[in-house]
Amino acid sequence: MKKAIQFGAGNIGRGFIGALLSQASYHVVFADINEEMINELNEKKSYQIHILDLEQRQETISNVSGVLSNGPDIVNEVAEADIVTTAVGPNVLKIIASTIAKGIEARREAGRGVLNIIACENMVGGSKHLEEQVYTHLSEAGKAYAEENVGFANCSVDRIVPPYQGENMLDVGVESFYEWIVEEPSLKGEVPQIPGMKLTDNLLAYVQRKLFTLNTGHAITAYLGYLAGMETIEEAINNDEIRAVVRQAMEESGDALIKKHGFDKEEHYKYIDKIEKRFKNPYIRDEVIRVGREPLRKLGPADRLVGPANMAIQYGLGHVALLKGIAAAFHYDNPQDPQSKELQEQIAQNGIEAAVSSVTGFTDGSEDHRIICEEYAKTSKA
Ligand SMILES: NC(=O)C1=CN([C@@H]2O[C@H](COP(=O)(O)OP(=O)(O)OC[C@H]3O[C@@H](n4cnc5c(N)ncnc54)[C@H](O)[C@@H]3O)[C@@H](O)[C@H]2O)C=CC1
Ligand SMILES: O=P(O)(O)OC[C@H]1O[C@](O)(CO)[C@@H](O)[C@@H]1O
Repeated sequence: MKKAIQFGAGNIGRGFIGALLSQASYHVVFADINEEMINELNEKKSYQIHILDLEQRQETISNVSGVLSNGPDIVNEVAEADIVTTAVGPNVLKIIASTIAKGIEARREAGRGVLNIIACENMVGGSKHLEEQVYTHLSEAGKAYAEENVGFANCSVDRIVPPYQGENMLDVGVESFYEWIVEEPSLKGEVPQIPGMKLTDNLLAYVQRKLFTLNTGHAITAYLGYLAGMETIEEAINNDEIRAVVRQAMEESGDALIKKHGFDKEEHYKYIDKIEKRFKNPYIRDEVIRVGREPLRKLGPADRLVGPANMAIQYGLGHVALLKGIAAAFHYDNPQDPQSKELQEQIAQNGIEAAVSSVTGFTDGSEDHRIICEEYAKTSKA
Protein backbone atom coordinates (compact mmCIF):
# COMPACT_ATOMS: atom_id res chain seq x y z
CA MET A 1 0.00 0.00 0.00
CA LYS A 2 1.19 3.54 -0.80
CA LYS A 3 2.23 5.67 2.15
CA ALA A 4 1.57 9.37 2.75
CA ILE A 5 3.13 11.44 5.52
CA GLN A 6 0.93 14.36 6.54
CA PHE A 7 2.85 16.85 8.73
CA GLY A 8 0.24 18.48 10.98
CA ALA A 9 -2.66 16.47 12.43
CA GLY A 10 -4.67 19.65 13.00
CA ASN A 11 -7.89 20.86 11.39
CA ILE A 12 -6.78 20.88 7.76
CA GLY A 13 -4.51 17.86 8.19
CA ARG A 14 -7.30 15.60 9.51
CA GLY A 15 -10.28 17.44 8.02
CA PHE A 16 -9.07 17.81 4.46
CA ILE A 17 -5.68 16.69 3.10
CA GLY A 18 -5.15 13.57 5.25
CA ALA A 19 -8.76 12.58 4.54
CA LEU A 20 -8.40 12.88 0.74
CA LEU A 21 -5.17 10.85 0.88
CA SER A 22 -6.82 8.12 2.95
CA GLN A 23 -9.78 8.03 0.57
CA ALA A 24 -7.27 7.66 -2.29
CA SER A 25 -6.05 4.40 -0.64
CA TYR A 26 -2.88 5.75 0.96
CA HIS A 27 -1.97 4.71 4.47
CA VAL A 28 -1.72 8.14 6.09
CA VAL A 29 0.88 8.70 8.81
CA PHE A 30 0.15 11.96 10.62
CA ALA A 31 3.32 13.60 11.98
CA ASP A 32 2.72 16.10 14.76
CA ILE A 33 4.26 17.40 17.99
CA ASN A 34 0.97 16.84 19.84
CA GLU A 35 1.70 13.58 21.67
CA GLU A 36 -1.88 13.07 22.82
CA MET A 37 -3.14 13.33 19.24
CA ILE A 38 -0.47 10.91 17.98
CA ASN A 39 -1.28 8.35 20.70
CA GLU A 40 -4.98 8.62 19.90
CA LEU A 41 -4.35 8.13 16.17
CA ASN A 42 -2.30 4.99 16.89
CA GLU A 43 -4.92 3.65 19.24
CA LYS A 44 -8.11 4.40 17.26
CA LYS A 45 -6.67 4.16 13.71
CA SER A 46 -9.73 5.95 12.33
CA TYR A 47 -11.90 9.01 12.92
CA GLN A 48 -15.06 10.70 11.71
CA ILE A 49 -15.40 13.79 9.55
CA HIS A 50 -18.66 15.62 10.26
CA ILE A 51 -19.85 17.59 7.23
CA LEU A 52 -21.55 20.63 8.75
CA ASP A 53 -23.69 22.18 6.04
CA LEU A 54 -27.21 22.18 4.68
CA GLU A 55 -26.62 18.52 3.95
CA GLN A 56 -25.20 16.91 7.13
CA ARG A 57 -23.34 13.62 6.91
CA GLN A 58 -20.34 11.75 8.27
CA GLU A 59 -17.35 10.15 6.60
CA THR A 60 -15.12 7.57 8.28
CA ILE A 61 -11.43 8.08 7.66
CA SER A 62 -9.48 4.90 8.27
CA ASN A 63 -6.05 3.46 7.66
CA VAL A 64 -4.31 6.21 9.58
CA SER A 65 -1.58 6.24 12.21
CA GLY A 66 0.61 8.81 13.93
CA VAL A 67 4.28 9.55 14.53
CA LEU A 68 5.94 12.27 16.56
CA SER A 69 7.42 14.76 14.12
CA ASN A 70 10.23 15.48 16.58
CA GLY A 71 10.78 11.83 17.55
CA PRO A 72 13.17 9.11 16.34
CA ASP A 73 10.87 7.39 13.79
CA ILE A 74 9.92 10.25 11.51
CA VAL A 75 13.05 10.13 9.34
CA ASN A 76 12.37 6.54 8.38
CA GLU A 77 8.73 7.38 7.64
CA VAL A 78 9.79 10.15 5.21
CA ALA A 79 12.35 7.78 3.70
CA GLU A 80 9.59 5.27 2.92
CA ALA A 81 6.86 7.69 1.82
CA ASP A 82 5.28 8.01 -1.61
CA ILE A 83 4.04 11.53 -0.89
CA VAL A 84 4.61 14.13 1.86
CA THR A 85 2.07 16.87 2.58
CA THR A 86 2.04 19.56 5.26
CA ALA A 87 -0.58 21.67 7.06
CA VAL A 88 1.37 23.07 9.99
CA GLY A 89 1.17 26.83 9.40
CA PRO A 90 3.60 28.88 7.27
CA ASN A 91 5.92 29.66 10.20
CA VAL A 92 6.46 25.99 11.05
CA LEU A 93 7.75 24.97 7.61
CA LYS A 94 11.30 25.98 8.51
CA ILE A 95 11.10 23.81 11.65
CA ILE A 96 10.10 20.61 9.82
CA ALA A 97 12.55 21.29 6.95
CA SER A 98 15.55 19.66 8.69
CA THR A 99 13.54 16.49 9.38
CA ILE A 100 12.40 16.29 5.76
CA ALA A 101 16.03 16.83 4.65
CA LYS A 102 17.15 13.90 6.84
CA GLY A 103 14.42 11.76 5.27
CA ILE A 104 15.64 12.73 1.78
CA GLU A 105 19.24 11.82 2.69
CA ALA A 106 17.99 8.45 3.98
CA ARG A 107 16.09 7.87 0.70
CA ARG A 108 19.25 8.64 -1.26
CA GLU A 109 21.27 6.20 0.82
CA ALA A 110 18.60 3.52 0.37
CA GLY A 111 18.42 4.17 -3.39
CA ARG A 112 14.73 5.04 -3.31
CA GLY A 113 12.92 6.83 -6.14
CA VAL A 114 10.65 9.77 -6.61
CA LEU A 115 8.94 11.69 -3.79
CA ASN A 116 6.50 14.60 -4.14
CA ILE A 117 6.15 17.15 -1.34
CA ILE A 118 3.17 19.53 -1.19
CA ALA A 119 2.90 22.25 1.47
CA CYS A 120 -0.82 22.91 2.00
CA GLU A 121 -0.64 26.25 3.77
CA ASN A 122 -2.38 29.58 3.27
CA MET A 123 0.49 31.25 1.46
CA VAL A 124 1.74 31.93 -2.04
CA GLY A 125 4.64 29.62 -2.92
CA GLY A 126 4.47 27.44 0.24
CA SER A 127 6.18 24.36 -1.24
CA LYS A 128 8.93 26.41 -2.92
CA HIS A 129 9.56 28.11 0.42
CA LEU A 130 9.78 24.68 2.08
CA GLU A 131 12.14 23.51 -0.69
CA GLU A 132 14.51 26.41 0.00
CA GLN A 133 14.48 25.58 3.70
CA VAL A 134 15.06 21.84 3.06
CA TYR A 135 17.99 22.55 0.71
CA THR A 136 19.80 24.49 3.46
CA HIS A 137 20.02 21.16 5.36
CA LEU A 138 21.05 18.87 2.45
CA SER A 139 24.57 17.67 1.63
CA GLU A 140 25.85 18.29 -1.93
CA ALA A 141 24.95 14.67 -2.78
CA GLY A 142 21.56 15.16 -1.15
CA LYS A 143 20.90 18.26 -3.27
CA ALA A 144 21.82 16.45 -6.48
CA TYR A 145 19.54 13.55 -5.51
CA ALA A 146 16.67 15.89 -4.58
CA GLU A 147 16.93 17.84 -7.83
CA GLU A 148 16.44 14.58 -9.72
CA ASN A 149 13.94 12.82 -7.44
CA VAL A 150 12.04 15.20 -5.17
CA GLY A 151 9.25 17.45 -6.46
CA PHE A 152 8.06 20.44 -4.43
CA ALA A 153 4.69 21.47 -5.89
CA ASN A 154 2.91 24.63 -4.74
CA CYS A 155 -0.82 24.41 -4.16
CA SER A 156 -3.96 26.27 -3.20
CA VAL A 157 -5.96 24.74 -0.35
CA ASP A 158 -9.51 25.81 0.38
CA ARG A 159 -11.86 24.35 2.98
CA ILE A 160 -13.13 26.00 6.17
CA VAL A 161 -12.23 23.71 9.06
CA PRO A 162 -12.56 25.36 12.48
CA PRO A 163 -11.79 23.54 15.76
CA TYR A 164 -14.50 20.98 16.53
CA GLN A 165 -15.68 19.56 19.85
CA GLY A 166 -16.75 15.96 19.27
CA GLU A 167 -16.89 12.88 21.47
CA ASN A 168 -13.60 11.66 20.04
CA MET A 169 -10.67 14.11 19.98
CA LEU A 170 -9.77 12.94 16.44
CA ASP A 171 -13.15 13.87 14.98
CA VAL A 172 -13.34 17.00 12.90
CA GLY A 173 -16.14 19.26 11.60
CA VAL A 174 -15.86 20.72 8.10
CA GLU A 175 -17.90 22.59 5.51
CA SER A 176 -18.84 20.50 2.48
CA PHE A 177 -16.99 22.71 -0.04
CA TYR A 178 -13.37 21.94 -0.78
CA GLU A 179 -10.81 22.79 -3.42
CA TRP A 180 -7.19 21.58 -3.60
CA ILE A 181 -5.28 22.70 -6.68
CA VAL A 182 -1.70 21.52 -7.24
CA GLU A 183 0.93 22.83 -9.66
CA GLU A 184 1.41 19.89 -12.01
CA PRO A 185 4.70 20.88 -13.72
CA SER A 186 6.53 20.75 -10.36
CA LEU A 187 5.51 17.14 -9.64
CA LYS A 188 8.12 14.48 -10.33
CA GLY A 189 7.49 11.03 -11.78
CA GLU A 190 4.04 9.58 -12.18
CA VAL A 191 1.34 12.08 -11.19
CA PRO A 192 -0.30 10.91 -7.91
CA GLN A 193 -3.93 9.88 -8.48
CA ILE A 194 -5.88 11.52 -5.66
CA PRO A 195 -9.60 12.09 -6.27
CA GLY A 196 -10.35 15.65 -5.15
CA MET A 197 -6.88 16.96 -6.06
CA LYS A 198 -7.05 19.15 -9.17
CA LEU A 199 -3.97 19.87 -11.28
CA THR A 200 -3.02 23.09 -13.03
CA ASP A 201 -0.08 24.61 -14.87
CA ASN A 202 -1.15 28.11 -13.79
CA LEU A 203 -1.14 27.84 -10.00
CA LEU A 204 -0.38 31.50 -9.24
CA ALA A 205 -3.76 32.53 -10.69
CA TYR A 206 -5.63 30.03 -8.48
CA VAL A 207 -3.63 30.63 -5.33
CA GLN A 208 -4.07 34.40 -5.61
CA ARG A 209 -7.76 34.00 -6.51
CA LYS A 210 -8.31 32.03 -3.30
CA LEU A 211 -6.00 33.98 -0.96
CA PHE A 212 -7.13 37.40 -2.23
CA THR A 213 -10.86 36.54 -2.16
CA LEU A 214 -11.79 33.94 0.47
CA ASN A 215 -8.99 34.83 2.87
CA THR A 216 -9.27 38.59 2.23
CA GLY A 217 -13.00 38.61 2.92
CA HIS A 218 -12.64 36.24 5.84
CA ALA A 219 -9.89 38.28 7.52
CA ILE A 220 -11.80 41.57 7.09
CA THR A 221 -14.97 39.95 8.48
CA ALA A 222 -12.92 38.75 11.45
CA TYR A 223 -11.23 42.10 12.18
CA LEU A 224 -14.42 44.16 11.76
CA GLY A 225 -16.35 41.60 13.81
CA TYR A 226 -13.73 41.69 16.56
CA LEU A 227 -13.87 45.51 16.59
CA ALA A 228 -17.66 45.34 16.98
CA GLY A 229 -17.35 42.93 19.93
CA MET A 230 -18.69 39.92 17.99
CA GLU A 231 -17.54 36.34 18.53
CA THR A 232 -18.20 34.52 15.29
CA ILE A 233 -17.80 34.98 11.56
CA GLU A 234 -21.48 34.19 11.06
CA GLU A 235 -22.51 36.97 13.43
CA ALA A 236 -20.15 39.46 11.78
CA ILE A 237 -21.10 38.71 8.16
CA ASN A 238 -24.80 39.02 8.99
CA ASN A 239 -24.22 42.60 10.11
CA ASP A 240 -25.12 44.83 7.12
CA GLU A 241 -22.35 47.39 7.64
CA ILE A 242 -19.65 44.74 7.96
CA ARG A 243 -21.03 42.74 5.05
CA ALA A 244 -20.95 45.82 2.81
CA VAL A 245 -17.26 46.52 3.51
CA VAL A 246 -16.33 42.83 3.14
CA ARG A 247 -18.23 42.56 -0.14
CA GLN A 248 -16.67 45.75 -1.51
CA ALA A 249 -13.18 44.57 -0.49
CA MET A 250 -13.67 41.22 -2.26
CA GLU A 251 -14.90 43.05 -5.37
CA GLU A 252 -11.95 45.47 -5.31
CA SER A 253 -9.60 42.55 -4.96
CA GLY A 254 -11.60 40.71 -7.64
CA ASP A 255 -11.33 43.53 -10.16
CA ALA A 256 -7.55 43.50 -9.74
CA LEU A 257 -7.46 39.68 -10.08
CA ILE A 258 -9.62 39.88 -13.23
CA LYS A 259 -7.16 42.40 -14.72
CA LYS A 260 -4.11 40.38 -13.77
CA HIS A 261 -5.25 36.85 -14.58
CA GLY A 262 -7.97 37.44 -17.16
CA PHE A 263 -10.77 35.77 -15.13
CA ASP A 264 -14.30 36.16 -16.51
CA LYS A 265 -15.97 38.94 -14.49
CA GLU A 266 -19.38 37.26 -14.20
CA GLU A 267 -17.79 33.95 -13.13
CA HIS A 268 -15.56 35.74 -10.62
CA TYR A 269 -18.47 37.60 -9.06
CA LYS A 270 -20.32 34.26 -8.72
CA TYR A 271 -17.20 32.94 -6.96
CA ILE A 272 -17.50 35.90 -4.53
CA ASP A 273 -21.24 35.16 -3.99
CA LYS A 274 -20.43 31.58 -3.10
CA ILE A 275 -17.75 32.65 -0.62
CA GLU A 276 -20.16 35.05 1.08
CA LYS A 277 -22.60 32.15 1.49
CA ARG A 278 -19.82 29.98 2.97
CA PHE A 279 -19.10 32.68 5.59
CA LYS A 280 -22.81 32.61 6.50
CA ASN A 281 -22.91 28.81 7.02
CA PRO A 282 -24.98 28.57 10.23
CA TYR A 283 -23.88 24.99 10.89
CA ILE A 284 -20.27 25.98 11.53
CA ARG A 285 -19.07 27.93 14.53
CA ASP A 286 -15.95 29.79 13.42
CA GLU A 287 -14.57 32.33 15.86
CA VAL A 288 -13.24 35.70 14.72
CA ILE A 289 -10.13 35.14 16.85
CA ARG A 290 -9.24 32.02 14.85
CA VAL A 291 -9.74 33.66 11.48
CA GLY A 292 -7.88 36.81 12.60
CA ARG A 293 -4.98 34.87 14.19
CA GLU A 294 -1.39 36.02 13.50
CA PRO A 295 -2.19 39.52 12.20
CA LEU A 296 1.43 40.38 11.36
CA ARG A 297 1.52 37.47 8.89
CA LYS A 298 -1.85 38.48 7.47
CA LEU A 299 -0.68 42.11 7.04
CA GLY A 300 2.46 41.00 5.15
CA PRO A 301 3.07 42.46 1.67
CA ALA A 302 2.13 39.29 -0.28
CA ASP A 303 -0.70 38.21 2.00
CA ARG A 304 -4.50 38.64 1.88
CA LEU A 305 -4.85 42.32 2.86
CA VAL A 306 -1.88 44.31 1.56
CA GLY A 307 -1.36 41.92 -1.39
CA PRO A 308 -4.67 42.72 -3.15
CA ALA A 309 -4.45 46.41 -2.21
CA ASN A 310 -1.05 46.60 -3.93
CA MET A 311 -2.44 44.73 -6.93
CA ALA A 312 -5.33 47.22 -7.20
CA ILE A 313 -2.87 50.13 -6.91
CA GLN A 314 -0.74 48.60 -9.66
CA TYR A 315 -3.75 48.64 -12.02
CA GLY A 316 -5.03 52.06 -10.87
CA LEU A 317 -8.18 50.50 -9.35
CA GLY A 318 -10.23 51.45 -6.26
CA HIS A 319 -9.20 49.81 -3.00
CA VAL A 320 -10.71 51.87 -0.16
CA ALA A 321 -12.55 48.92 1.45
CA LEU A 322 -9.30 46.93 1.46
CA LEU A 323 -7.65 49.86 3.29
CA LYS A 324 -10.53 49.85 5.83
CA GLY A 325 -9.87 46.15 6.39
CA ILE A 326 -6.16 46.83 6.90
CA ALA A 327 -6.99 49.60 9.41
CA ALA A 328 -9.29 47.21 11.32
CA ALA A 329 -6.48 44.63 11.52
CA PHE A 330 -4.38 47.19 13.44
CA HIS A 331 -7.10 47.22 16.12
CA TYR A 332 -6.86 43.45 16.62
CA ASP A 333 -5.83 43.28 20.27
CA ASN A 334 -5.89 39.69 21.50
CA PRO A 335 -3.38 39.10 24.34
CA GLN A 336 -3.53 35.32 23.67
CA ASP A 337 -2.05 35.84 20.21
CA PRO A 338 1.71 36.61 20.27
CA GLN A 339 1.59 38.44 16.91
CA SER A 340 -1.33 40.57 18.08
CA LYS A 341 0.63 41.44 21.24
CA GLU A 342 3.66 42.40 19.15
CA LEU A 343 1.50 44.53 16.85
CA GLN A 344 -0.10 46.37 19.78
CA GLU A 345 3.35 46.92 21.37
CA GLN A 346 4.60 48.46 18.11
CA ILE A 347 1.59 50.81 18.01
CA ALA A 348 2.00 51.76 21.70
CA GLN A 349 5.74 52.37 21.40
CA ASN A 350 6.05 54.00 17.98
CA GLY A 351 2.55 55.24 17.13
CA ILE A 352 0.11 54.03 14.46
CA GLU A 353 1.84 55.94 11.61
CA ALA A 354 5.17 54.17 12.18
CA ALA A 355 3.49 50.80 12.76
CA VAL A 356 1.50 51.07 9.50
CA SER A 357 4.60 51.85 7.45
CA SER A 358 6.77 49.16 9.03
CA VAL A 359 4.12 46.40 8.86
CA THR A 360 2.45 47.13 5.50
CA GLY A 361 5.21 48.86 3.54
CA PHE A 362 2.90 51.82 2.71
CA THR A 363 5.21 54.80 3.23
CA ASP A 364 4.37 57.67 5.57
CA GLY A 365 3.11 60.58 3.44
CA SER A 366 1.47 58.35 0.80
CA GLU A 367 -2.29 58.57 0.18
CA ASP A 368 -2.84 54.93 1.17
CA HIS A 369 -0.91 55.35 4.42
CA ARG A 370 -3.00 58.44 5.24
CA ILE A 371 -6.31 56.64 4.60
CA ILE A 372 -5.33 53.64 6.76
CA CYS A 373 -4.35 55.93 9.66
CA GLU A 374 -7.56 57.98 9.27
CA GLU A 375 -9.72 54.83 9.21
CA TYR A 376 -7.84 53.51 12.24
CA ALA A 377 -8.50 56.76 14.14
CA LYS A 378 -12.22 56.69 13.28
CA THR A 379 -12.80 53.32 14.95
CA SER A 380 -12.29 51.78 18.36
CA LYS A 381 -13.21 48.44 19.95
CA ALA A 382 -16.80 48.11 21.18
N1 LIG B 1 -8.36 25.42 9.10
C1 LIG B 1 -8.65 25.86 7.90
O1 LIG B 1 -9.83 26.07 7.59
C2 LIG B 1 -7.59 26.06 6.88
C3 LIG B 1 -6.26 26.14 7.18
N2 LIG B 1 -5.35 26.31 6.15
C4 LIG B 1 -3.93 26.32 6.43
O2 LIG B 1 -3.55 25.03 6.91
C5 LIG B 1 -2.47 25.18 7.82
C6 LIG B 1 -2.85 24.50 9.13
O3 LIG B 1 -3.99 25.15 9.65
P1 LIG B 1 -4.95 24.43 10.69
O4 LIG B 1 -5.06 22.99 10.36
O5 LIG B 1 -6.16 25.26 10.78
O6 LIG B 1 -4.10 24.62 12.03
P2 LIG B 1 -4.10 23.69 13.32
O7 LIG B 1 -3.51 24.52 14.40
O8 LIG B 1 -5.43 23.05 13.51
O9 LIG B 1 -3.07 22.53 12.92
C7 LIG B 1 -1.69 22.70 12.85
C8 LIG B 1 -1.05 21.45 13.39
O10 LIG B 1 0.35 21.54 13.19
C9 LIG B 1 0.96 20.95 14.33
N3 LIG B 1 2.34 21.36 14.44
C10 LIG B 1 2.87 22.49 14.98
N4 LIG B 1 4.23 22.43 14.94
C11 LIG B 1 4.53 21.26 14.33
C12 LIG B 1 5.76 20.61 13.98
N5 LIG B 1 6.94 21.17 14.26
N6 LIG B 1 5.70 19.41 13.38
C13 LIG B 1 4.49 18.83 13.10
N7 LIG B 1 3.32 19.38 13.40
C14 LIG B 1 3.35 20.58 14.02
C15 LIG B 1 0.09 21.40 15.50
O11 LIG B 1 0.31 20.62 16.65
C16 LIG B 1 -1.29 21.23 14.90
O12 LIG B 1 -1.81 19.95 15.13
C17 LIG B 1 -2.23 26.68 7.95
O13 LIG B 1 -1.21 27.06 7.06
C18 LIG B 1 -3.55 27.29 7.53
O14 LIG B 1 -3.39 28.58 7.02
C19 LIG B 1 -5.71 26.41 4.86
C20 LIG B 1 -7.01 26.34 4.51
C21 LIG B 1 -8.03 26.14 5.49
O1 LIG C 1 -5.25 29.78 8.45
P1 LIG C 1 -4.89 31.25 8.45
O2 LIG C 1 -4.01 31.65 7.31
O3 LIG C 1 -4.46 31.77 9.76
O4 LIG C 1 -6.21 32.02 8.18
C1 LIG C 1 -7.43 31.60 8.56
C2 LIG C 1 -8.04 31.38 7.23
O5 LIG C 1 -7.77 30.14 6.65
C3 LIG C 1 -8.93 29.42 6.55
O6 LIG C 1 -8.84 28.62 7.67
C4 LIG C 1 -9.20 28.63 5.36
O7 LIG C 1 -8.77 29.10 4.18
C5 LIG C 1 -10.00 30.40 6.58
O8 LIG C 1 -10.96 29.90 7.42
C6 LIG C 1 -9.38 31.68 7.05
O9 LIG C 1 -9.53 32.64 6.06
